[in-house]
Amino acid sequence: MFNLGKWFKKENPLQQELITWLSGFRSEVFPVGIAAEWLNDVSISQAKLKITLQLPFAAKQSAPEIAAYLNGKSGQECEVECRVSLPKQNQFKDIKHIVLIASGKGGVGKSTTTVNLALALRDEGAKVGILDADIYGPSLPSLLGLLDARPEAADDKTLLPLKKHDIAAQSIGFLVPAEQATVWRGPMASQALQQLLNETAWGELDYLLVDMPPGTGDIQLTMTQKVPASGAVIVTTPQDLALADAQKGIAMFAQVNLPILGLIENMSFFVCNQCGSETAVFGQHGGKRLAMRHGVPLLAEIPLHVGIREQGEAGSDSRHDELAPLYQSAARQLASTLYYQTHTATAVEIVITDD
Ligand SMILES: Nc1ncnc2c1ncn2[C@@H]1O[C@H](COP(=O)(O)OP(=O)(O)OP(=O)(O)O)[C@@H](O)[C@H]1O
Repeated sequence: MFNLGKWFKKENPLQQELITWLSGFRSEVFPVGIAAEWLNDVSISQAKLKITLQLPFAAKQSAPEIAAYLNGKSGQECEVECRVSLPKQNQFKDIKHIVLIASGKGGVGKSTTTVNLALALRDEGAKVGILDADIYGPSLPSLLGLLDARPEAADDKTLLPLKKHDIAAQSIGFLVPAEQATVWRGPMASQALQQLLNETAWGELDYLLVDMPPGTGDIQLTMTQKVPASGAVIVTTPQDLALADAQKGIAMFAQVNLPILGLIENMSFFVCNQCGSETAVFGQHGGKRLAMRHGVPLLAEIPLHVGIREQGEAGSDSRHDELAPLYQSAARQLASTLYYQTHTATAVEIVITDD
């Protein structure tokens, strides 16, 4: 039978061992382990050791992986619950991180990826918003099933964001007819972005994803400079043309010293729903090579999948079983990178000896 009482005797070193095991856990999301201060609670329920962790970034769904690791280490049955609470740090108003989602080339699935990343961050325990800054082709209203919705005024200066699937959303598409925005020139477009950001009562958000207009020209550069972002994610397809444009995107963000948090390769391959075979319609591993060349993480390789188009058309938040884990893993990596980018306190102990 389990002898769980031993965990809670003060003099028993097992409690300390739990902390040691957690600090030794390694994954892409926890590159330097799980810190002792994130251990929130330890209790026993139905002969199981229950551990609650309070994580400083959105990675709630890491719980089963951590539980399996602790099972192996302890030989006891362990259950892990992860809660998420980002440290106080306001990048802009009550928003903790603003992340630009960009693509060099149009039509690569940037808006679809933005919405799926937002849903995944929500499922990882974060408060999330999306700002659709794709002034020339706002697709957020349709991707969230909010085509006829209009934001309400919070007061005479600010608008309330719309809410769908527990995500706060603002888009030029809610405010201006599409044909009107498409004729805007650069300064008007970047001013519209600033206004949407400043004059929306976002409330408290952990992550605000900004769906940028495609391209790497002056408009995108000016927009990038006007938004207090923590970093950018670049979406590409494996086609040479898209990759060449994605490379221009990397260069553009480097020019303004904005960290690239990762690359997402969309439409990486097509899976036949009859025989299950994979076809690399647009070429193979281009995203991986580009990511390696620039030393940025490849957050995901998302297949060309009919479920993605159907989900987008329905404005739904239910993702196909095959696809959800890909977006979840990308979201956890993104959240982790943002955390370690601002908390780089990997203590290095220097010991001076007489030898
Ligand atoms: N992985 C995928 N599998 C199947 N269809 C996809 C996938 N990704 C995107 N799509 C579809 O491709 C079309 C274009 O996607 P989306 O609007 O997200 O691209 P975009 O890069 O934001 O475009 P734009 O440059 O015009 O802003 C949509 O119909 C979308 O449903």
